[in-house]
Amino acid sequence: MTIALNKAGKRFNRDWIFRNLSGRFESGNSYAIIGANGSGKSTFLQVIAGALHLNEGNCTWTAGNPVPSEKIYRYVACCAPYLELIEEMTLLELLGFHQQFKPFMAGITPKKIVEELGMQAAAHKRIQQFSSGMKQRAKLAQCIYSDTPIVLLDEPCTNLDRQGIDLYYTLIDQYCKDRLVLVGSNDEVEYKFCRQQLSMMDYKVF
Ligand SMILES: Nc1ncnc2c1ncn2[C@@H]1O[C@H](COP(=O)(O)OP(=O)(O)OP(=O)(O)O)[C@@H](O)[C@H]1O
Repeated sequence: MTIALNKAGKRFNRDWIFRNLSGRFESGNSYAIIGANGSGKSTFLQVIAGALHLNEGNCTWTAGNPVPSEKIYRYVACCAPYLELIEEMTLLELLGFHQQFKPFMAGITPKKIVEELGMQAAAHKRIQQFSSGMKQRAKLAQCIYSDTPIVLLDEPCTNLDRQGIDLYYTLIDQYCKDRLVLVGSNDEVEYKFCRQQLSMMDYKVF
């Protein structure tokens, strides 16, 4: 899987968030998208996910053959603060529901995920009764266990304690090696395993 941006620019109304951004992102690599609050990390990740359109330049996705922007969502799993969980469901129900439209990797079942997360005691609890750290673990699991070549992680360690951060590293290590991983963050803890960095500040128009 390759994502290539050529002189990409995105603005909201008259404000350019980034401009003249060119680069290639490839499977088997992890990239940190860094920058201050409001610098455009989430916006950039949403462009990569095909959820936002560019205002100039272009973004192309290739999985052997070119993938049209309206189909790229099938190739992408996201974990982001603005994505909500279905609060009325239990953890097992949520994971079972999720896999109906975004299947998990081979051999992965909701039960196995709950065990690997160490959340057996919460398996039948409704999400609305979860702590913020438990919700973040569920969000990460939904994303990382999905069978997609692209993994987009926006502030992935939000609300995680030390144990949760260790779990995050374990999941990255076990399940993300051959995938294309992008981490939007301004905290090194979240992206220390990324071999390459892209700073949104390099694509500002002053
Ligand atoms: N839908 C939108 N309409 C108008 N402006 C927007 C929209 N979404 C984001 N912005 C603006 O784009 C800029 C970049 O926001 P973005 O959320 O991408 O930054 P970020 O680097 O992810 O920030 P943070 O570190 O705080 O999460 C901000 O100025 C924000 O107000």
